[in-house]
Amino acid sequence: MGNLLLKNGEVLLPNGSVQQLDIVIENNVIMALGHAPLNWQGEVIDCTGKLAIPGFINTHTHAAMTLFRSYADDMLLMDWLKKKIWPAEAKLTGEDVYWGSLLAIAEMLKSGTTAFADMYFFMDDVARAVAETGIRASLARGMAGVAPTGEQALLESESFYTQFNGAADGRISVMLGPHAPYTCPPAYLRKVVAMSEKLGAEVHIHLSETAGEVEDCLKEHGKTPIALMEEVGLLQRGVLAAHCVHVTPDDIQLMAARKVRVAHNPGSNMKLASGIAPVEDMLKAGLCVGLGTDGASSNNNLDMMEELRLAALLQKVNRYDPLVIPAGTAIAMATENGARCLGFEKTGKIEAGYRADITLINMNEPHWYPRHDCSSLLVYAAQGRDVDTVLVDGRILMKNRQLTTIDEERLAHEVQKRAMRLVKQ
Ligand SMILES: CSC[C@H]1O[C@@H](n2cnc3c(O)ncnc32)[C@H](O)[C@@H]1O
Ligand SMILES: [Zn+2]
Repeated sequence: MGNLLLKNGEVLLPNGSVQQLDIVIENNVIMALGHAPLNWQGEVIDCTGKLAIPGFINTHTHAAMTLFRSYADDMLLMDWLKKKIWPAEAKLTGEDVYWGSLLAIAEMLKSGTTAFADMYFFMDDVARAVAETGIRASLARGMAGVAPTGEQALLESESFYTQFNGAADGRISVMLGPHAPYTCPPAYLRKVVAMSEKLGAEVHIHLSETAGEVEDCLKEHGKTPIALMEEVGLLQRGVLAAHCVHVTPDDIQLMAARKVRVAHNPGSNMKLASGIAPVEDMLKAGLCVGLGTDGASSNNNLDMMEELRLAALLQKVNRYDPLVIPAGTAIAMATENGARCLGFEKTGKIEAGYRADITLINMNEPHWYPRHDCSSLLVYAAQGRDVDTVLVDGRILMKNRQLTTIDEERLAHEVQKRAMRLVKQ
């Protein structure tokens, strides 16, 4: 990878301050912040009027569900899954998932996301989309513990892990993806734990998303979903838990003790009317909480800029307290916490020695003036469309809003055709 100089930009630093600095990138990595070397040999991007931030990290999505955007709205989670989504997903092919994932990646790059965590089917095809486009991802083959496909899913997860963990020059990592406690009974989850021990793989799972899930779990197992995961040995395996909306104070203590990382998805939780996660309590307990969009059929976009704002606003109105989740906390959740959630080392910050996963934001639109506080502007005023240029591992994946690795015209044609076939009765 060539050398690249990001010159004259405003840079959002890990301590939340913004300074005008040049960013020197060599071999995928941020080598230095400061003034450009006078004898610089390499490409230069003039970043005047741009804010450089660490690329957003979307900690929970189902990328190919872009194919079901606007297909099933205004429903509760279980109705949405059972009546609309699962029947349509039964018709998916690997090529559908490839094109749906490509659409998701295009949308994520265009709104400043440089890495995402995915749980879905046909994961070889998701990995192909990730490898081709240059984005970074943590991928999990979704598993439901019903016979006979549950056993098949376990086998596929193992071979997917063996083949793809560390693939695409290290941009792909792999987790195991049991869907949820209500689709994976304890005996099945114990098999997932055993596989996780054998492979050294961590686990990505939906937990405590709705009040109904927790009620059913208490009735069936006498325990909350979090306590049940502890009993089957899952929490000890390194867990990325999506949602955690209906967690008790005891659940939070247990999650903190087991260092569970949480993917908070405010947009999806609001749209499916699932509830409001106790984010402040989880952060206070020392949990690592990142931000996610969930799939594009329950959000209905993959714009982390929107998720930042929702995360901050939802917690404030819930507690009648404007001090809850200030702008800096929301940004940290979408960047450095996200990197920790997915186990991506040396990403999530603009700092010497970190990977060059950087988003450049155009600050020349009216809503970026006056500039009292760039963090405030980013959370409370910015839009996904302000993203101008995106780098992953120092490679330019979008410049002046033109994607460099994706043909958007062909993409639009393919996804429209495939989405129509999938929902035809
Ligand atoms: C087994 S692959 C993933 C599986 O999860 C479904 N899904 C999408 N969004 C949610 C959500 O918010 N809660 C639970 N399950 C969800 C998706 O449709 C796939 O079937
Ligand atoms: Zn989900």
